[in-house]
Amino acid sequence: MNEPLDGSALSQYFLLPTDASEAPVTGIWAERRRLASIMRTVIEHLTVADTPESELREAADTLQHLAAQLGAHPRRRKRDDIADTATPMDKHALIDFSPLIGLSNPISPPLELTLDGNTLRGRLRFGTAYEGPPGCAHGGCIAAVFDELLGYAQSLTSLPGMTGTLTIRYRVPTPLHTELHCEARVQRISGRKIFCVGRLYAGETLCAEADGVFLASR
Ligand SMILES: CCCCCCCCCCCCCC(=O)SCCNC(=O)CCNC(=O)[C@H](O)C(C)(C)COP(=O)(O)OP(=O)(O)OC[C@H]1O[C@@H](n2cnc3c(N)ncnc32)[C@H](O)[C@@H]1OP(=O)(O)O
Repeated sequence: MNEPLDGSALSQYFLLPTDASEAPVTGIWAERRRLASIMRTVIEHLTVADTPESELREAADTLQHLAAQLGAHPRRRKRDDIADTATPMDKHALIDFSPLIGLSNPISPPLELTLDGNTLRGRLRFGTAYEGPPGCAHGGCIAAVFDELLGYAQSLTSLPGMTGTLTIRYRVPTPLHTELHCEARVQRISGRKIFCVGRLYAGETLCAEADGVFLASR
């Protein structure tokens, strides 16, 4: 028996990426996402391109200037009870700056989520910056994807919690530069414990599986 996922408990606080009614993002959030996307591309080029030293120096100088420029602005007012990234009026922030799904966070692959009944589905592609064994995704990055995927699934129950235990079984190496798909569901809830399972595939190939136990707050 799978537990229902509907997200109503969370949607009052966050604009869920699984919410099909999400309005087109414009203005400051659109620019944040664009900047993050360009930074992702910079990271990819840094890790693969055979760039001459002089161009690397020039790029570093440009980015140093940019970092100083962005850092000159005051920090956004933070909503203490929720998150570093969240603000009182902004439903985008926590999700949009997530390290795994955040479109405004350049370190996210990003993992793209959709809700399909009681199954949470994800799609992503690991670039070179996520390489572990040659040509393959780093196991820690795969674990991070599962933590987000299972964590997000259990957040859509009426009883969201934190990861207690996450167990990954790496079946075969997960390729880089390949469209990957993954899925997660909440198997059962027992008291404060939420048991979740997930799988990651490259095409038809099962690359890794995960079991997670999440603990709802007291
Ligand atoms: C707010 C919502 C935000 C939503 C964001 C949108 C989605 C974002 C998605 C992001 C997702 C990212 C997600 C993240 O990254 S979450 C970040 C990673 N996780 C953490 O940092 C958690 C750190 N650990 C703790 O806070 C505590 O140890 C917890 C809360 C886990 C338990 O401490 P607590 O004091 O509460 O526990 P208890 O002693 O009363 O024991 C109670 C029961 O539980 C059993 N037990 C205990 N520990 C574990 C364990 N580790 N595994 C399995 N079982 C465990 C224990 O045997 C007992 O069972 P029983 O004897 O009753 O049978």
